[in-house]
Amino acid sequence: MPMAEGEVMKHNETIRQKDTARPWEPEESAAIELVHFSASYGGRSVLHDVSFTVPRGSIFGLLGTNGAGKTTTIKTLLGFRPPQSGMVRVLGYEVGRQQQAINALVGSVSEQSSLYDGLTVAQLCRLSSQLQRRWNQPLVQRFLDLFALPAHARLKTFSRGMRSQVALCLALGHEPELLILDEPTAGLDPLAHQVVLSTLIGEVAARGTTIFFATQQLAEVEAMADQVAVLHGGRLSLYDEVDQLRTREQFVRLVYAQQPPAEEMAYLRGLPDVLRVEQEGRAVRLRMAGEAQALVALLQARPYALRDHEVVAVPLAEVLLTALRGEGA
Ligand SMILES: Nc1ncnc2c1ncn2[C@@H]1O[C@H](COP(=O)(O)OP(=O)(O)OP(=O)(O)O)[C@@H](O)[C@H]1O
Repeated sequence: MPMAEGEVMKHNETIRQKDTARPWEPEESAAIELVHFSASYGGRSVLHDVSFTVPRGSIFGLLGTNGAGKTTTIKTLLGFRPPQSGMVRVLGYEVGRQQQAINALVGSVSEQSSLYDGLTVAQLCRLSSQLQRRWNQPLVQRFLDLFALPAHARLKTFSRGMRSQVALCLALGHEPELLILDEPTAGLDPLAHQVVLSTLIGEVAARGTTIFFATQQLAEVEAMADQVAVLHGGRLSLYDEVDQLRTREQFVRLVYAQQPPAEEMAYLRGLPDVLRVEQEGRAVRLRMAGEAQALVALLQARPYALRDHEVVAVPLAEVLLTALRGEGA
């Protein structure tokens, strides 16, 4: 039975409330929250119990090897796939259930970005502006100019890298609170790569937009990310602040007066913060978590004379590689 006018208004109001009511006030909420999130395709589990939070205003990198589950995570955030279990919130809204509200606040460049080959950039801008509630054409033009993209050329004349730049410009047109990018620099030459990264950092993030990007590139995480999550085989193998990771682990090179006996090597391997021990004659190389000075003092008090020691931070790239291999904390 059709609803009366008053009922329709009440019904619409209920839908609107359901669609836009956020569990928190926006300023209090994280940009993205995954809590015990799992995903599968046709019964095959591909993401297992993944939890992380993307703070508002940050740049967050999701790093993983081929097939690790990055695109599946992004498809879930964009509402293309429901989570199999767990909870996924974007800007305080639940994905799937409140997707319209999310879509109005999120810009994205991913496999789902459909670009119309026969249209010029200018025509695409007009079309996109009609599909969005708000549109900042001067801003889009500014980004098009930064990438030196010709407004009146048809998309079919563009390279893959140029297309992804157009997609990025269009994703920024409605001034999203959150930008979700699946491998934003795939197919870009080194110069274009540099322009995209510096634009994302210096222009987009600087405006307060949260950026969540999936990548296979260690250098991209090093250059851009405030936080990183690493996926290995669908599980989280690392999740931390990038600055913490730069100092989190140390290589300690110990030089003993004489080759240390097996008993000393076993002692070193048994120390709680020691992750790896390699011996070569009188020299021993440790990889350890945390600060090294207390450990060195402990070893200096042992019966085996230490001639020398040297401490250097494990490079961030090495920490990330370890996590990519699934050996992270
Ligand atoms: N449509 C699909 N049907 C079945 N399995 C899929 C589908 N899409 C992805 N998968 C599987 O899910 C797992 C995760 O894939 P996903 O595309 O999320 O990984 P990814 O980290 O983005 O990889 P890449 O870096 O290679 O793009 C892989 O094992 C993949 O084979």
